[in-house]
Amino acid sequence: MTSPDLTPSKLQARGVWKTFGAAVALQDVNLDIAENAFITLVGASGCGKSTLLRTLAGLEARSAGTLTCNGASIEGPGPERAMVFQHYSLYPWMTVLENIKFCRRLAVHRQPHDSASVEAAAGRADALLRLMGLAHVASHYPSQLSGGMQQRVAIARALMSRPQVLLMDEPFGALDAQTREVMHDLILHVHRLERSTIVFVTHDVDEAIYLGQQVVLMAPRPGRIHQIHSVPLPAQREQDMKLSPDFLGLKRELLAQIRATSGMETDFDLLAKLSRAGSIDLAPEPTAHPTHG
Ligand SMILES: Nc1ncnc2c1ncn2[C@@H]1O[C@H](COP(=O)(O)OP(=O)(O)OP(=O)(O)O)[C@@H](O)[C@H]1O
Repeated sequence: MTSPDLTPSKLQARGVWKTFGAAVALQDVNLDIAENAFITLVGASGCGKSTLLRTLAGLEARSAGTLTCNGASIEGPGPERAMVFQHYSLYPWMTVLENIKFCRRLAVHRQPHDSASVEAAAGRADALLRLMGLAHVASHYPSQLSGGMQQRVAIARALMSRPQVLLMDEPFGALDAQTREVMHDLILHVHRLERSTIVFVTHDVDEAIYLGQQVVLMAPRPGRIHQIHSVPLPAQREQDMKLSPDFLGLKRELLAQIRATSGMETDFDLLAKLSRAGSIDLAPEPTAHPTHG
Protein backbone atom coordinates (compact mmCIF):
# COMPACT_ATOMS: atom_id res chain seq x y z
CA MET A 1 0.00 0.00 0.00
CA THR A 2 2.85 2.37 0.76
CA SER A 3 3.95 4.00 -2.50
CA PRO A 4 7.56 4.96 -3.16
CA ASP A 5 8.20 8.69 -2.60
CA LEU A 6 8.66 9.28 -6.36
CA THR A 7 5.00 8.42 -7.06
CA PRO A 8 3.01 10.41 -4.51
CA SER A 9 -0.20 8.87 -3.25
CA LYS A 10 -3.55 10.09 -4.43
CA LEU A 11 -4.76 9.98 -0.83
CA GLN A 12 -2.51 9.89 2.19
CA ALA A 13 -3.21 9.68 5.93
CA ARG A 14 -0.49 10.25 8.49
CA GLY A 15 -1.16 9.82 12.19
CA VAL A 16 -4.89 10.53 11.80
CA TRP A 17 -7.01 10.45 14.95
CA LYS A 18 -10.70 11.11 15.34
CA THR A 19 -12.39 11.20 18.73
CA PHE A 20 -16.02 11.70 19.69
CA GLY A 21 -15.79 12.67 23.35
CA ALA A 22 -14.10 9.73 25.06
CA ALA A 23 -14.67 7.38 22.09
CA VAL A 24 -11.68 6.93 19.80
CA ALA A 25 -13.17 6.31 16.34
CA LEU A 26 -9.77 6.45 14.60
CA GLN A 27 -6.44 5.82 16.28
CA ASP A 28 -3.22 6.77 14.50
CA VAL A 29 -4.34 5.84 10.98
CA ASN A 30 -1.57 5.76 8.35
CA LEU A 31 -2.58 4.90 4.80
CA ASP A 32 -1.33 5.52 1.27
CA ILE A 33 -3.78 5.04 -1.57
CA ALA A 34 -2.24 5.13 -5.05
CA GLU A 35 -3.85 6.79 -8.06
CA ASN A 36 -6.39 4.50 -9.79
CA ALA A 37 -6.37 2.05 -6.86
CA PHE A 38 -9.52 0.23 -5.75
CA ILE A 39 -9.32 -0.16 -1.97
CA THR A 40 -11.92 -1.79 0.24
CA LEU A 41 -12.32 -1.10 3.98
CA VAL A 42 -13.80 -3.96 5.98
CA GLY A 43 -14.15 -4.77 9.68
CA ALA A 44 -16.59 -5.28 12.54
CA SER A 45 -19.27 -2.75 13.31
CA GLY A 46 -17.90 0.38 14.97
CA CYS A 47 -14.29 -0.03 13.79
CA GLY A 48 -14.27 3.40 12.14
CA LYS A 49 -14.79 2.53 8.45
CA SER A 50 -17.39 5.24 7.83
CA THR A 51 -15.49 7.75 9.95
CA LEU A 52 -12.33 7.20 7.90
CA LEU A 53 -14.31 7.59 4.66
CA ARG A 54 -16.03 10.73 5.91
CA THR A 55 -12.74 12.32 6.95
CA LEU A 56 -11.35 11.53 3.45
CA ALA A 57 -14.46 13.17 1.99
CA GLY A 58 -13.90 16.20 4.22
CA LEU A 59 -17.35 15.73 5.78
CA GLU A 60 -15.80 15.07 9.19
CA ALA A 61 -12.88 17.03 10.64
CA ARG A 62 -10.02 14.91 12.02
CA SER A 63 -8.89 15.47 15.61
CA ALA A 64 -5.17 15.11 14.77
CA GLY A 65 -2.84 14.14 11.93
CA THR A 66 -2.54 15.02 8.27
CA LEU A 67 -4.77 13.94 5.43
CA THR A 68 -4.02 14.87 1.83
CA CYS A 69 -5.46 14.45 -1.65
CA ASN A 70 -2.98 15.10 -4.48
CA GLY A 71 -0.60 16.39 -1.80
CA ALA A 72 -3.03 19.13 -0.64
CA SER A 73 -4.46 19.07 2.87
CA ILE A 74 -8.10 17.93 3.05
CA GLU A 75 -10.00 20.63 4.94
CA GLY A 76 -13.50 20.00 3.59
CA PRO A 77 -15.35 18.52 0.60
CA GLY A 78 -13.82 19.16 -2.83
CA PRO A 79 -14.87 18.58 -6.46
CA GLU A 80 -12.09 16.03 -6.96
CA ARG A 81 -13.77 13.73 -4.36
CA ALA A 82 -17.33 12.40 -4.69
CA MET A 83 -19.25 10.30 -2.19
CA VAL A 84 -21.90 7.61 -2.73
CA PHE A 85 -24.00 6.55 0.28
CA GLN A 86 -26.01 3.40 1.01
CA HIS A 87 -29.26 5.32 0.68
CA TYR A 88 -29.57 6.70 -2.76
CA SER A 89 -30.37 10.29 -1.76
CA LEU A 90 -31.97 11.09 -5.11
CA TYR A 91 -34.39 13.99 -5.52
CA PRO A 92 -37.82 12.34 -5.90
CA TRP A 93 -39.28 15.23 -7.91
CA MET A 94 -36.54 15.06 -10.57
CA THR A 95 -36.24 12.56 -13.40
CA VAL A 96 -33.24 10.24 -13.68
CA LEU A 97 -31.56 12.59 -16.17
CA GLU A 98 -32.27 15.67 -14.05
CA ASN A 99 -30.87 13.93 -10.96
CA ILE A 100 -27.67 13.05 -12.82
CA LYS A 101 -27.22 16.58 -14.14
CA PHE A 102 -28.15 18.31 -10.90
CA CYS A 103 -24.71 18.50 -9.22
CA ARG A 104 -23.20 19.61 -12.49
CA ARG A 105 -25.80 22.38 -12.69
CA LEU A 106 -24.72 23.64 -9.26
CA ALA A 107 -21.08 23.68 -10.39
CA VAL A 108 -21.89 25.51 -13.65
CA HIS A 109 -23.73 28.23 -11.74
CA ARG A 110 -20.57 28.92 -9.80
CA GLN A 111 -18.49 29.38 -12.97
CA PRO A 112 -18.97 31.42 -16.13
CA HIS A 113 -20.23 28.97 -18.75
CA ASP A 114 -20.79 28.93 -22.48
CA SER A 115 -22.85 26.77 -24.80
CA ALA A 116 -19.85 24.46 -25.37
CA SER A 117 -19.62 23.58 -21.66
CA VAL A 118 -23.38 23.00 -21.45
CA GLU A 119 -23.17 20.74 -24.53
CA ALA A 120 -20.23 18.86 -23.01
CA ALA A 121 -22.27 18.31 -19.84
CA ALA A 122 -25.20 16.97 -21.87
CA GLY A 123 -22.82 14.60 -23.68
CA ARG A 124 -21.35 13.43 -20.39
CA ALA A 125 -24.84 12.81 -18.94
CA ASP A 126 -25.81 10.77 -22.02
CA ALA A 127 -22.59 8.76 -21.83
CA LEU A 128 -23.20 8.02 -18.13
CA LEU A 129 -26.81 6.99 -18.82
CA ARG A 130 -25.50 4.45 -21.33
CA LEU A 131 -22.60 3.31 -19.14
CA MET A 132 -24.93 2.64 -16.21
CA GLY A 133 -27.64 1.01 -18.36
CA LEU A 134 -30.12 3.80 -17.62
CA ALA A 135 -30.82 5.23 -21.08
CA HIS A 136 -34.28 3.62 -21.24
CA VAL A 137 -35.34 5.15 -17.91
CA ALA A 138 -33.87 8.65 -18.39
CA SER A 139 -37.29 10.31 -18.02
CA HIS A 140 -38.51 8.09 -15.14
CA TYR A 141 -38.73 9.29 -11.54
CA PRO A 142 -36.78 7.52 -8.74
CA SER A 143 -39.95 5.97 -7.25
CA GLN A 144 -40.46 4.11 -10.55
CA LEU A 145 -37.07 2.38 -10.28
CA SER A 146 -35.77 -0.67 -8.38
CA GLY A 147 -33.17 -0.19 -5.62
CA GLY A 148 -30.37 -1.32 -7.93
CA MET A 149 -31.43 1.16 -10.61
CA GLN A 150 -31.65 3.99 -8.06
CA GLN A 151 -28.14 3.24 -6.89
CA ARG A 152 -26.92 3.32 -10.52
CA VAL A 153 -28.40 6.82 -10.81
CA ALA A 154 -26.62 7.87 -7.60
CA ILE A 155 -23.31 6.55 -8.96
CA ALA A 156 -23.85 8.26 -12.33
CA ARG A 157 -24.57 11.51 -10.51
CA ALA A 158 -21.39 11.17 -8.46
CA LEU A 159 -19.40 10.55 -11.69
CA MET A 160 -20.92 13.51 -13.53
CA SER A 161 -18.26 15.99 -12.43
CA ARG A 162 -15.45 13.53 -13.31
CA PRO A 163 -14.19 13.16 -9.72
CA GLN A 164 -10.70 11.72 -9.34
CA VAL A 165 -11.73 9.90 -6.17
CA LEU A 166 -14.96 8.00 -5.51
CA LEU A 167 -15.72 7.34 -1.83
CA MET A 168 -18.43 4.68 -1.42
CA ASP A 169 -20.07 3.91 1.96
CA GLU A 170 -21.75 0.49 1.75
CA PRO A 171 -23.36 1.51 -1.54
CA PHE A 172 -24.81 -1.95 -2.21
CA GLY A 173 -25.74 -2.77 1.40
CA ALA A 174 -29.48 -2.50 0.78
CA LEU A 175 -29.55 -4.57 -2.43
CA ASP A 176 -30.40 -8.26 -2.84
CA ALA A 177 -27.61 -10.75 -3.56
CA GLN A 178 -28.20 -11.05 -7.32
CA THR A 179 -28.40 -7.29 -7.85
CA ARG A 180 -25.21 -6.86 -5.82
CA GLU A 181 -23.32 -9.23 -8.12
CA VAL A 182 -24.41 -7.23 -11.16
CA MET A 183 -23.40 -4.00 -9.41
CA HIS A 184 -19.98 -5.44 -8.53
CA ASP A 185 -19.15 -6.09 -12.17
CA LEU A 186 -20.57 -2.71 -13.13
CA ILE A 187 -18.47 -0.76 -10.62
CA LEU A 188 -15.33 -2.66 -11.71
CA HIS A 189 -16.14 -1.68 -15.31
CA VAL A 190 -16.66 1.95 -14.25
CA HIS A 191 -13.32 1.86 -12.41
CA ARG A 192 -11.48 0.62 -15.51
CA LEU A 193 -13.18 3.13 -17.79
CA GLU A 194 -13.08 6.25 -15.62
CA ARG A 195 -9.67 5.49 -14.08
CA SER A 196 -10.85 6.93 -10.76
CA THR A 197 -9.43 6.01 -7.38
CA ILE A 198 -12.08 4.15 -5.36
CA VAL A 199 -12.31 3.69 -1.59
CA PHE A 200 -15.21 1.35 -0.78
CA VAL A 201 -16.58 0.55 2.69
CA THR A 202 -18.36 -2.76 3.27
CA HIS A 203 -19.36 -5.25 5.97
CA ASP A 204 -19.21 -8.06 3.46
CA VAL A 205 -15.88 -9.90 3.23
CA ASP A 206 -16.74 -11.48 -0.17
CA GLU A 207 -17.52 -8.04 -1.57
CA ALA A 208 -14.29 -6.62 -0.11
CA ILE A 209 -12.16 -9.33 -1.75
CA TYR A 210 -13.98 -9.40 -5.09
CA LEU A 211 -13.74 -5.63 -5.61
CA GLY A 212 -10.54 -4.60 -3.87
CA GLN A 213 -6.98 -4.72 -5.13
CA GLN A 214 -6.20 -4.35 -1.45
CA VAL A 215 -8.41 -4.98 1.56
CA VAL A 216 -7.83 -2.73 4.57
CA LEU A 217 -8.97 -4.65 7.64
CA MET A 218 -9.99 -2.38 10.51
CA ALA A 219 -10.51 -3.28 14.16
CA PRO A 220 -12.73 -1.62 16.81
CA ARG A 221 -12.26 -0.09 20.28
CA PRO A 222 -10.27 1.92 19.38
CA GLY A 223 -10.97 2.12 15.63
CA ARG A 224 -7.72 1.39 13.80
CA ILE A 225 -6.14 -0.33 10.81
CA HIS A 226 -5.30 -3.89 11.77
CA GLN A 227 -3.77 -5.18 8.54
CA ILE A 228 -3.66 -4.43 4.83
CA HIS A 229 -4.04 -7.47 2.57
CA SER A 230 -3.19 -7.59 -1.14
CA VAL A 231 -5.80 -9.57 -3.05
CA PRO A 232 -4.16 -12.45 -4.99
CA LEU A 233 -6.66 -12.49 -7.87
CA PRO A 234 -6.28 -11.52 -11.56
CA ALA A 235 -7.19 -7.87 -12.26
CA GLN A 236 -10.05 -8.93 -14.54
CA ARG A 237 -12.46 -10.40 -12.00
CA GLU A 238 -14.96 -13.12 -12.79
CA GLN A 239 -17.67 -14.38 -10.46
CA ASP A 240 -16.24 -17.94 -10.53
CA MET A 241 -13.12 -16.65 -8.77
CA LYS A 242 -15.15 -16.55 -5.55
CA LEU A 243 -14.70 -20.33 -5.44
CA SER A 244 -10.94 -20.28 -6.02
CA PRO A 245 -8.55 -21.43 -3.27
CA ASP A 246 -6.90 -17.95 -3.20
CA PHE A 247 -10.25 -16.24 -2.66
CA LEU A 248 -11.40 -18.71 -0.01
CA GLY A 249 -8.01 -18.63 1.76
CA LEU A 250 -8.11 -14.85 2.10
CA LYS A 251 -11.77 -14.97 3.15
CA ARG A 252 -10.96 -17.46 5.91
CA GLU A 253 -8.08 -15.28 7.13
CA LEU A 254 -10.12 -12.07 7.12
CA LEU A 255 -13.05 -13.68 8.96
CA ALA A 256 -10.69 -15.08 11.60
CA GLN A 257 -9.07 -11.66 12.05
CA ILE A 258 -12.44 -9.92 12.31
CA ARG A 259 -13.50 -12.43 14.98
CA ALA A 260 -10.24 -12.11 16.86
CA THR A 261 -10.10 -8.30 16.81
CA SER A 262 -13.74 -7.70 17.64
CA GLY A 263 -14.11 -10.25 20.43
CA MET A 264 -17.12 -11.40 18.44
CA GLU A 265 -18.50 -14.83 19.21
CA THR A 266 -19.73 -17.13 16.51
CA ASP A 267 -22.98 -18.99 17.04
CA PHE A 268 -20.88 -22.08 17.63
CA ASP A 269 -18.75 -20.34 20.34
CA LEU A 270 -21.95 -19.28 22.06
CA LEU A 271 -23.48 -22.75 21.92
CA ALA A 272 -20.28 -24.29 23.30
CA LYS A 273 -20.28 -21.78 26.18
CA LEU A 274 -23.94 -22.45 27.02
CA SER A 275 -23.26 -26.14 26.87
CA ARG A 276 -20.35 -25.84 29.35
CA ALA A 277 -22.59 -23.79 31.66
CA GLY A 278 -25.08 -26.65 31.62
CA SER A 279 -27.84 -24.54 30.09
CA ILE A 280 -27.97 -26.56 26.94
CA ASP A 281 -26.89 -30.02 26.01
CA LEU A 282 -25.31 -30.28 22.58
CA ALA A 283 -24.77 -34.03 22.64
CA PRO A 284 -27.86 -35.88 21.43
CA GLU A 285 -29.28 -38.37 23.87
CA PRO A 286 -28.58 -41.95 22.81
CA THR A 287 -31.89 -43.14 21.51
CA ALA A 288 -33.34 -46.02 23.38
CA HIS A 289 -34.13 -48.73 20.88
CA PRO A 290 -37.27 -50.65 21.65
CA THR A 291 -36.51 -54.25 22.34
CA HIS A 292 -38.68 -56.78 20.75
CA GLY A 293 -38.91 -59.77 22.89
N1 LIG B 1 -21.20 11.49 15.20
C1 LIG B 1 -20.76 10.63 16.13
N2 LIG B 1 -20.87 10.91 17.44
C2 LIG B 1 -20.41 10.06 18.39
N3 LIG B 1 -19.80 8.89 18.11
C3 LIG B 1 -19.66 8.56 16.82
C4 LIG B 1 -20.13 9.40 15.77
N4 LIG B 1 -19.83 8.79 14.58
C5 LIG B 1 -19.21 7.64 14.89
N5 LIG B 1 -19.12 7.49 16.23
C6 LIG B 1 -18.49 6.37 16.93
O1 LIG B 1 -17.23 6.12 16.32
C7 LIG B 1 -17.00 4.73 16.20
C8 LIG B 1 -16.78 4.36 14.75
O2 LIG B 1 -18.00 4.54 14.05
P1 LIG B 1 -18.15 4.26 12.49
O3 LIG B 1 -19.55 4.56 12.11
O4 LIG B 1 -17.08 4.98 11.76
O5 LIG B 1 -17.85 2.70 12.42
P2 LIG B 1 -18.16 1.69 11.24
O6 LIG B 1 -17.02 0.74 11.20
O7 LIG B 1 -18.47 2.43 9.99
O8 LIG B 1 -19.46 0.98 11.79
P3 LIG B 1 -20.66 0.28 11.01
O9 LIG B 1 -20.02 -0.82 10.23
O10 LIG B 1 -21.55 -0.22 12.09
O11 LIG B 1 -21.29 1.32 10.14
C9 LIG B 1 -18.20 4.01 16.83
O12 LIG B 1 -17.88 3.72 18.16
C10 LIG B 1 -19.29 5.07 16.76
O13 LIG B 1 -20.21 4.91 17.80
